[in-house]
Amino acid sequence: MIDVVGYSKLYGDTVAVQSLSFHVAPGDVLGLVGPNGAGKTTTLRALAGILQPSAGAIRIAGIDLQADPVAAKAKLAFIPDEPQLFEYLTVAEHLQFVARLYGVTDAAPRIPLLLEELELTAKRDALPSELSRGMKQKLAIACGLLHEPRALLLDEPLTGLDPVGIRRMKETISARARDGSAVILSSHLLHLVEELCTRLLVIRQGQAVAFGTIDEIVAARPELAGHSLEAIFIALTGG
Ligand SMILES: Nc1ncnc2c1ncn2[C@@H]1O[C@H](COP(=O)(O)OP(=O)(O)OP(=O)(O)O)[C@@H](O)[C@H]1O
Repeated sequence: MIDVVGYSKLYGDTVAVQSLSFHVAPGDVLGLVGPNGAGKTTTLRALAGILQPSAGAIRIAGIDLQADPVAAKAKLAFIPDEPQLFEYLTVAEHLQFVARLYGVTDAAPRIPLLLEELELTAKRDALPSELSRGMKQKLAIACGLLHEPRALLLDEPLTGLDPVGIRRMKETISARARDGSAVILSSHLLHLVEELCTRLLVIRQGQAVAFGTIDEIVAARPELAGHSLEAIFIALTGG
């Protein structure tokens, strides 16, 4: 579903990501973890088609992102850590607008369901300036889910959410994976990663240092057996 082969990104002389290759299958939730500056956001932005790779190829649902960006982007949703909203559209208008952009034909019955799922029903006529930080995040996620993306890319999806919102967001992410989407989430919250993710990609200074299930990662580094994910993360990233 998401295929990355030899992806590299340079900013001038800075190597942000170097020769990254991985695959995320339908139903998988890949946790993208690494210290500050490791290259997580750079990788997600490349997968979303926002950044041109310096080298390598990315395919979303079998479509080459560079060869056919519009078709590939129609299959994905990228939810950045800072929600990007339209100042003069209400909550409901955001969803109606996104439905038109993506050609969602059954938006009318689905919009109220998404608003309910993301606890935004009472705010359907509110403008972004009238929403809290967490509500803006939920609206950005609702907009991303409306066209039922096959690849879901989330950068720190729980930022600003309250405990109930966190629980519901975890369920929202798991439900999309159960429905067959391939999910990548980047987060520093290792307990979230441990709970939600089927596999991990640990990167450090733009390079993969581990990839697989936690069991597979530990099998490759037997001295880490029995340690917490936090201890494993610190050992792998040289913290
Ligand atoms: N627009 C840019 N111009 C130049 N260098 C950049 C740019 N964006 C990111 N970088 C550099 O690329 C590297 C990777 O940054 P990136 O934002 O991908 O890291 P990250 O893993 O998402 O970090 P964090 O956990 O702090 O969000 C860093 O060295 C960063 O300084």
